[in-house]
Amino acid sequence: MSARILDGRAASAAIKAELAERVAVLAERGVVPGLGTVLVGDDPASHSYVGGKHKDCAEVGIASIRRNLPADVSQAELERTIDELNADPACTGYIVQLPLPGHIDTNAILERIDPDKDADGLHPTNLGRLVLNVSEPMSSPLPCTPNGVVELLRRNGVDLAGRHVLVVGRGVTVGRPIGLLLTRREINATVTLAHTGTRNLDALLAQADVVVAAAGRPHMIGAESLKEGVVLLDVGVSRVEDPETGKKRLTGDIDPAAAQKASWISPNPGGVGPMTRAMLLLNVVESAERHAGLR
Ligand SMILES: Nc1nc2c(c(=O)[nH]1)N[C@@H](CN(C=O)c1ccc(C(=O)N[C@@H](CCC(=O)O)C(=O)O)cc1)CN2
Repeated sequence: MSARILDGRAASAAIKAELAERVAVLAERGVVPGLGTVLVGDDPASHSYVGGKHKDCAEVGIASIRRNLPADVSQAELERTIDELNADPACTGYIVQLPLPGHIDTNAILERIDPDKDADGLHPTNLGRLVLNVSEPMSSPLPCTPNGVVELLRRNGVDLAGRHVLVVGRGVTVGRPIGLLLTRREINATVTLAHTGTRNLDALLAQADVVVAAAGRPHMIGAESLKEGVVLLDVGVSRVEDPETGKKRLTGDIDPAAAQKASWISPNPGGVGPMTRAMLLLNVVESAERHAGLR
């Protein structure tokens, strides 16, 4: 079987073009959406992700507000920054780039974000609305990577109704929330969440129709355990040294050889990552639309 590609770069380009039109409608009403980012420390990957988010903003007409803080910032100083963004009318949505340094209480920071400005959809109020299955469209932001996975499949006509999805990894941004989205009635998948405490992962992989790999363990999923025709979504990202060049390169959780068993596969890079960024822009635009009374 030769797998078809779930092309996240193409889908995100289409979404950005759609959002640029919605931003133009807002501009006619004098509303400019603004994305704030809070970045702590010098981690090159985090700097690169945040830079990408602001580049996207410029492409669709969203204003950028950056708050970069040193790695040894105190909890109190970081909380002051959160309070400033909550109060800033130019900032219609913002994110705190994760992970935060170990001395910071991450949950306390995420809980301090105004839920109406929570562009990541990770505030307990918004995760709670996902649990409660609040169903009016666009009433609150959805977590970006899970929503990106759903949107990537939807735009490629891959239906999950009645299919068994195995999610590998229980992180806060993907593994834990994605099941809440995939089990909504309009999607109707059956979801199993596997993690480091799961016994016999191979048996679960062997009967999964769809695998969402979000463990951050390079090439942990190979062709041998998978069912013929499986849909593969490679979310995990690791930076590993290339033995030939000695340079670091991005590596996903799925061994590229697994494509021989798959009906669809998302490349990594170029799959779910660009969709995460596109869904962030969507949350910022929808938040501005809600503030402008358009939703
Ligand atoms: N506050 C948040 N922090 C983090 C999140 C998040 O959703 N919110 N997710 C990840 C990092 N992340 C977004 O912040 C992210 C990761 C990767 C990509 C992406 O587009 N990747 C590209 C490759 C990029 C490269 O070459 O380095 C791809 O997959 O094609 C976007 C966003 C952890 N932190």
